[in-house]
Amino acid sequence: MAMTQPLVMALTKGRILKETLPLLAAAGIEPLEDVHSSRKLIFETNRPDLRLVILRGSDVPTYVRHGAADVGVVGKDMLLEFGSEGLYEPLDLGISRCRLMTAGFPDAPRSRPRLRVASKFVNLARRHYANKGIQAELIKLYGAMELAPLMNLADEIVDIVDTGNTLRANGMVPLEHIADVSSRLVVNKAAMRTRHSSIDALVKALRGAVEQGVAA
Ligand SMILES: Nc1ncnc2c1ncn2[C@@H]1O[C@H](COP(=O)(O)OP(=O)(O)OP(=O)(O)O)[C@@H](O)[C@H]1O
Ligand SMILES: O=P(O)(O)OC[C@H]1O[C@H](OP(=O)(O)OP(=O)(O)O)[C@H](O)[C@@H]1O
Repeated sequence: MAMTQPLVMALTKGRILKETLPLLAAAGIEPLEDVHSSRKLIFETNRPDLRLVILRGSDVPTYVRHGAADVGVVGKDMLLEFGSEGLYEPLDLGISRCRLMTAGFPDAPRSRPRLRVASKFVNLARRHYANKGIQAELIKLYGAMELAPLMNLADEIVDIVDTGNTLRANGMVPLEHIADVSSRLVVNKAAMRTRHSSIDALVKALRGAVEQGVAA
């Protein structure tokens, strides 16, 4: 009989990865090599039925949606920006908590007919301003959003806020709360049917790790 393919789990590199590994360990899953020091992108684990791939957060929903990965760990901000089509979101992992906010200079007048907003989250930002009935021109950036108002590229930004230190250091303040963010386990909808028992066991093991407060 042919061997079943291992489940593929797509992890978000960077700060989410650091907080995901202890949850995986508590769920009995350990990569066979050090994921931080290796240049590899695919990692075998102590479980022959589970393989890890390590991606940018913005690519995780794409891999899982297309079934190239069966499950993934990704920030809610990425799901709000790129959509959850084709994905189930069965578990809030409670890690990498932060907020999506609009931000700008305190007391800046909204004097232009169209507010200029810089963000890497242009889709969710456009929805936010449209819901408030504010005409906004979205300017796509890939990082250092805080620079845009300082250089008069934009009037406001939409960005992640945690401690508020980055905004403060650049003379800005958080303005409107858009959404609370934490990392989520996502599952390809077709895989949830075809590989139900393995995925269900994985979700339960990770839920146990979250409930134990491993990441706290
Ligand atoms: N300051 C923060 N505190 C807590 N969580 C955060 C913070 N900033 C980002 N996150 C979460 O971590 C995820 C990855 O953020 P990080 O800053 O590591 O990636 P990035 O380098 O900006 O991503 P990319 O390279 O894909 O643009 C975000 O999608 C968000 O869910
Ligand atoms: O409110 P704070 O605690 O200051 O956190 C917010 C900052 O964190 C993130 O940047 P990150 O530290 O990941 O830097 P990078 O996106 O430039 O890598 C985000 O893009 C904000 O700039």
